[in-house]
Amino acid sequence: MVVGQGPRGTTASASTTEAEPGSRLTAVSGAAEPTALQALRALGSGPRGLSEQEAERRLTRYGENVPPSLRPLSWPRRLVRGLKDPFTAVLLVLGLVSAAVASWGTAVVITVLVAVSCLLRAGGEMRADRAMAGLRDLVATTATVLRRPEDESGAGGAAPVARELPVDQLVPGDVVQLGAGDLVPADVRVMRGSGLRVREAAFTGESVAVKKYPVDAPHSPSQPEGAGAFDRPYLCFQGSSVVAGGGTAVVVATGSDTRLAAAHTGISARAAGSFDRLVHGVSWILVRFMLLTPPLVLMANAALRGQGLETLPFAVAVAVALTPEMLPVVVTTCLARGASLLARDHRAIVRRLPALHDLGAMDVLCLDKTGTLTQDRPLVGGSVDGMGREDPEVLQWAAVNAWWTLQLADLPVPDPLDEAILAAADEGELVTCEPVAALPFDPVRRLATAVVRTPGRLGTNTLIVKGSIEAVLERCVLPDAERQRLNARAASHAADGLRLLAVATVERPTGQRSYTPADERGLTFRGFVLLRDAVTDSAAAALCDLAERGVSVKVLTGDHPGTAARACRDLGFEPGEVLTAERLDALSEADLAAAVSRASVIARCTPEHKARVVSALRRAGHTTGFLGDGVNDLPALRAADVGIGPRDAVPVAREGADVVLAGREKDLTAIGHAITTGRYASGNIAAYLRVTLSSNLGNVIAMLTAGVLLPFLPMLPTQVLVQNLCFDAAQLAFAYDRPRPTVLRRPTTLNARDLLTFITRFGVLNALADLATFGLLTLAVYGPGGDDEAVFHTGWFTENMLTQALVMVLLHTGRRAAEHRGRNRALGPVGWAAALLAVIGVLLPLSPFGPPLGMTSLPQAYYAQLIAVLALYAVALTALVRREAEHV
Ligand SMILES: Nc1ncnc2c1ncn2[C@@H]1O[C@H](COP(=O)(O)OP(=O)(O)OP(=O)(O)O)[C@@H](O)[C@H]1O
Repeated sequence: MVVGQGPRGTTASASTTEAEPGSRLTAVSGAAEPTALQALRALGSGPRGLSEQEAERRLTRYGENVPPSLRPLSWPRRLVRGLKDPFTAVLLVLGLVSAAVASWGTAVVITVLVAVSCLLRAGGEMRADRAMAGLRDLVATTATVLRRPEDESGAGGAAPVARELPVDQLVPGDVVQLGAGDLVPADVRVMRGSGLRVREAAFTGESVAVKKYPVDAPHSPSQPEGAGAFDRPYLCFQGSSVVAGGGTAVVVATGSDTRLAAAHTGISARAAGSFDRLVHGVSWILVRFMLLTPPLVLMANAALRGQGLETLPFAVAVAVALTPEMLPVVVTTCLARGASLLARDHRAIVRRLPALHDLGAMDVLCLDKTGTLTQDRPLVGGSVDGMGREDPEVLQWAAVNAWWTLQLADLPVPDPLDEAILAAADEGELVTCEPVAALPFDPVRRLATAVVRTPGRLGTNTLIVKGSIEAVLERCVLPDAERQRLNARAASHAADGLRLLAVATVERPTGQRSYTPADERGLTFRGFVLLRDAVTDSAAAALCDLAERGVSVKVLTGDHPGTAARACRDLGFEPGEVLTAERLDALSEADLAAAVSRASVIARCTPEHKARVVSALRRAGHTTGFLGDGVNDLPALRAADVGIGPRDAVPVAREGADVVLAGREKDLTAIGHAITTGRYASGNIAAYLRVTLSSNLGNVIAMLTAGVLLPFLPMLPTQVLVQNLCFDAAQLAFAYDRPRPTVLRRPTTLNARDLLTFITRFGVLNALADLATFGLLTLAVYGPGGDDEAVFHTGWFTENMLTQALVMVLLHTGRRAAEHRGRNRALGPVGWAAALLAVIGVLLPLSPFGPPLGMTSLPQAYYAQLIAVLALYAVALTALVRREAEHV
């Protein structure tokens, strides 16, 4: 029996009761596709799902339902991945070049450097991944699955029970229920559905949700022969999200057999965030420098001294000296440490490490209103007709709509507006209506419709439509003037802070078999339901806190502009002129960016509008966050540099978020803590980059200049590399340091261009100190007629280590001290690492390791002169630091 064709287009036949995974989706072309029942049988399952025992057996056989991209990497694979890092790749090339010219010392030191940085990086990443996996488990996503408990005979014949199961425990043949806000947990075939609409943007790039429904016998007219897997309305794929409606479906493929695994993209693929851009920018600047340095050194030596390839080891060592080998380790450690502190102290879970940096850099945070600024526990305040008179019948119509749209859904999703309406209505009367069909709420239509038999009349059905004012009024048969009057009345209620739903009805003859949104027309307006929604306790404090931290807030809501403006005012947040999303549609990309940068509140947003606004803000140069909890927030969460979701967000919003606020109560002040932690991490990363790059650049300039002026190499290649290794190791302290207070007050933006200006300025100063020492050594110690190169090399090695220690202290701890104006003199991890570096710089030449490295002891007088040079350098550096701090 042909079972079908997998998403990757493989056909397979199954003669057993259960086919192989990956072969379960129906054929795209050719042989007849199985009917729904045949597909269930081929999977060895049934409408009542699998027994617990059978599910366990399948879990052992097929493994957990985790896409390969999320599985932990083994040690060897991690090490290999470390080698792909651009710095490591350049180092390896330099190592190979050294080996090729038989410069074994340089080649060995470079190999050690690469091995140490790969090991440290793999170890750091592994620790970070373990911590992240633990954190992710705290907010794991579940699916509603039908399983049959075993009966006494152990046959699993008992009635099925619907229960929540972690998504990774699903197996082929499981029967799952889908509801709005769910993530499709595996590749599934829909068996039953009502108004089911799924967004497959992760695969197709198409942001508009597509309809999904069961097809008993494929190749029906609605399902053209030869269509691709995504055109099959009865197939839903892991990683898609349910935006409306619900259904029951059978799992046809899990784990590595899913389309998500085959596509290697999906839910984790997203546009590069601010962090990725920074790392990419910095890496490529450095890689270019590194590749350019050896040929330059070779050419200079050839031109000035007629030397050839014998200067290659030195040229290679100079390029290596420029490399921040520890960059990946320091960055990963800073972020992982921040993420675990945030989880421990403030119960905010970072699900994607770079997002922590982006939180620190975020300067605009977009929020939805409902459920974030307001409590989303509305209370009905009354219902009125078009003339503003109290009319309980309007509420009753709305309640019948709410009741049957919920009852007819496979997996009813609690909707706060519907719950409020049902709580206020007379329940006894609801069930007396006989249901026919329902079109569940979706945030694009902004409508929900229930069809019931018209009470007391045979032969007609009544469509009860409730939804946003604009969406309902435009479907009502009304003169324009009346429509305007009703809109104005609604606006005045909204300005009082009320949320409004409009209700309308229409009668249709029975006999129509199915209903679609096209039937929501020619309506008779019935009235408004008025609801009150209190603001969240912590929202006012959180908004104030965000403003103090230099983060501007924008509210993007699907609600009425009047209601949104009033909620903002109640929170002490001046909304200014409220834009409606409709107005954005007419704007060009440039005008859109300007308009959304100015506006503080944008109302009547569809999910796509929210994403468009976020993308426009990013294009305008803002690092943009989005905080939302609903199914209408998913595209924006994914479009933002950093998506934030509260713990009680619908599963798709939680899965789409990079940071989940997992505290028990909806506490928005947790965002402030998350931002602080992000700024800590990104502040430390920025300090590390500044210190290490300006110091490396200074050394390289000095070495190149000295190399040209001296008749011998200013430092031996191995000495350059040892010094580099010590300095790099000391840099790890940045992952554990406290950044300066100004870092916490403003978004920590660091772009590659600013960084380049900074490192050039400080690098040149560093080079000047090095060259002063060079003069000192030449004139005083080595002497004009001197011939002991070892003294020169040692003197310069010690000076370099001491200036690097000074740079660490003054560019980092020193900046903090400058801001503290003398307070808080504690050394901190960076201070201690710098002290250790200085001690090594002085003692290494005197130790037993000195002679093998070509070093010797220095004359006493040199130390006194060196102190003078260092003191001058410290004064100049402090002045430059002060000047820079004043400009920040
Ligand atoms: N269950 C429902 N039935 C009918 N209409 C609804 C229902 N829920 C919401 N609406 C209408 O649709 C509008 C948009 O809803 P949506 O869920 O997109 O955003 P919201 O909850 O108002 O705001 P936010 O975007 O801030 O979360 C609501 O303002 C309301 O008028």
